[in-house]
Amino acid sequence: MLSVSVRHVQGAFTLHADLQLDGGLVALFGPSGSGKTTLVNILAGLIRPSHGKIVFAGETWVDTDRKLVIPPHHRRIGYVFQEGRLFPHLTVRQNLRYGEMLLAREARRENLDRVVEMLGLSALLPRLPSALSGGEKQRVALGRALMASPRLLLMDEPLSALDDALKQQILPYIERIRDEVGVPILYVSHARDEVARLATGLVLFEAGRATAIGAPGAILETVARPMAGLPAGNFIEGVICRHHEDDGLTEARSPGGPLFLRKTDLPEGTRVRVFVPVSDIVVATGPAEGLSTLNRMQGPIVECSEEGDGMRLRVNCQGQLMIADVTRRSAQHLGLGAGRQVTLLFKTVSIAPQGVFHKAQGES
Ligand SMILES: Nc1ncnc2c1ncn2[C@@H]1O[C@H](COP(=O)(O)OP(=O)(O)OP(=O)(O)O)[C@@H](O)[C@H]1O
Repeated sequence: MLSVSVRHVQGAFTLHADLQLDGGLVALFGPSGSGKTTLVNILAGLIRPSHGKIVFAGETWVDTDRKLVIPPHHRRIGYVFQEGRLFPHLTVRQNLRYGEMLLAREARRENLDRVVEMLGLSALLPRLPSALSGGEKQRVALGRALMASPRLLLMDEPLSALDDALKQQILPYIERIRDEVGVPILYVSHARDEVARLATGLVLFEAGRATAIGAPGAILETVARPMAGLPAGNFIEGVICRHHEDDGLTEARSPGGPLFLRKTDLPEGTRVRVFVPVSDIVVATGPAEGLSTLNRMQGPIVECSEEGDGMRLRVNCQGQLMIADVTRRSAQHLGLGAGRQVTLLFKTVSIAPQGVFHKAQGES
């Protein structure tokens, strides 16, 4: 659907982007300065790449060899920025209408009532942006982008200016857009939890290059290298199978064995992805008896490598790849190395409630 092959030089930085993306919500994920915004601006037509070609749904947007560049308004892209950038003198209703005003009538596919309902905007319609909270402004910005009936939605860190509580309120709206609107979304973020929750596909960007493309769980799991400000951690896939009302636990089935979470409201059968920080995992080589930790996964170490002052283990727990860190002393004392069978233990409370994510529809 979207095929990108561009080089772009800006100052000392060079972007090399070679990507093929299909539908769903694809996260462009990576540290600050890796080139995510530059790529999005190239797609939006705000930056003309030094060299290359971009084709969307069979239509060539850029071909520098042929000196062809389609202007932004002919690409039919919705763009949501970090801060809403609403028109301050227009009401919410007028801001939303603005999105479609620029479109020829026959190109209008979106309907104001649907967008207002989907994003919970009805009470806000008569207000000016100055009377909206940061989260409300972002919801209106999402609505305005949708009202332009875009063929591609670009979202550049749309939640990064909001505090955690507001983020949690807006994430379900982005999930609805992803699941109900059917427009491909390219979503820039360096927030791991956001990406894990929203993305159906992921492109890892580092120093101007895509270094991994694929399923978010697998990439996030294996991106254990310390990246600017990101904790290393494990994403475990599971399905909610039981609520233990008596002791306040929810149980999920995962490839590595049962997973105990703090009680959630998620119905049985819900597919979840759970985040467990590497720093919260204890490694045992023998029977681990008399411990309070409920979560245990077993398997052989497949790789043991130096990581900072310590050692990083990759363990294959019945197909669930898990990463754990130990000190060199422990590694030596326990004789840890490839092939050694170990048990990984982590407490239910290591899985923060905000670390339990629904999986996207259609995500494998
Ligand atoms: N106009 C410019 N001229 C020269 N260098 C630039 C220009 N704009 C951005 N850069 C540099 O290009 C690199 C990529 O920037 P970009 O904004 O694309 O990164 P990013 O991954 O989106 O970062 P962040 O997550 O912090 O927004 C950075 O090193 C930045 O300093």
